[in-house]
Amino acid sequence: MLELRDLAKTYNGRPVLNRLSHQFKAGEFVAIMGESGVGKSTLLNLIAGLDAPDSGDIVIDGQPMSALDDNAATSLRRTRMGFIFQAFHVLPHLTLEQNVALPLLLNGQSQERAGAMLAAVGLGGRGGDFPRQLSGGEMQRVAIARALVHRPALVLADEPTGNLDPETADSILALLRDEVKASGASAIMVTHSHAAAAQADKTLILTRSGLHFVQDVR
Ligand SMILES: Nc1ncnc2c1ncn2[C@@H]1O[C@H](COP(=O)(O)OP(=O)(O)OP(=O)(O)O)[C@@H](O)[C@H]1O
Repeated sequence: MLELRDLAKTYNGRPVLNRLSHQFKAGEFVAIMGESGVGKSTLLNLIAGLDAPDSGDIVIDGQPMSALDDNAATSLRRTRMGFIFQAFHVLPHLTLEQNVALPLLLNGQSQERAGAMLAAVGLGGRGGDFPRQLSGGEMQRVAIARALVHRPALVLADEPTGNLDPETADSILALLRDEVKASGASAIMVTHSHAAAAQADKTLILTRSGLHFVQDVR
């Protein structure tokens, strides 16, 4: 469902991703680990369309993104992907329900599912609250609800529990895993946390030479 073909990205003359190729399987929850600065967030940003590769392609459902114009690529990502990124944090001036409904609104879909999604992440009845009334863990639950509300085929998460205490992080990750599995989506999660990676079906390590499968990184 997602394929990276010879993906290359250089910043200021310094290669970060060097002809990276990989095929992700549908329905799989993959963790990506690797040392700091190796390009994990860069890779996720390229898949999310927040940045463009220098060369190579990202193929989604057989469709090379390079063959699409900006509008078509944005539309495909908006309908097919869900994001749990700091860059798309919960918006402070919208209620929780409005935050969760945002992908539905952008896709012109009925916003009905937003309330059910909030309930699914344990925040039923709090749809009228504003983000400032939430704890960090609750905020991440809203982000998970928003990432999944429009039933995306692919969920991208960048350190989804980076700033949470270990117990809250565990429960958030279990929730993410359950929701991803219940919806049949694929997920790619970048993390430094072995405990977080343990919630994934498998872990890939990003190195200068590419993405490598490891049996057990714990
Ligand atoms: N917008 C940018 N402009 C210039 N350099 C960048 C930019 N984004 C990333 N880089 C550089 O690319 C390299 C990879 O960064 P990236 O954030 O992808 O690494 P990472 O593996 O996610 O690291 P970490 O685990 O520390 O978050 C780093 O050397 C970083 O300084």
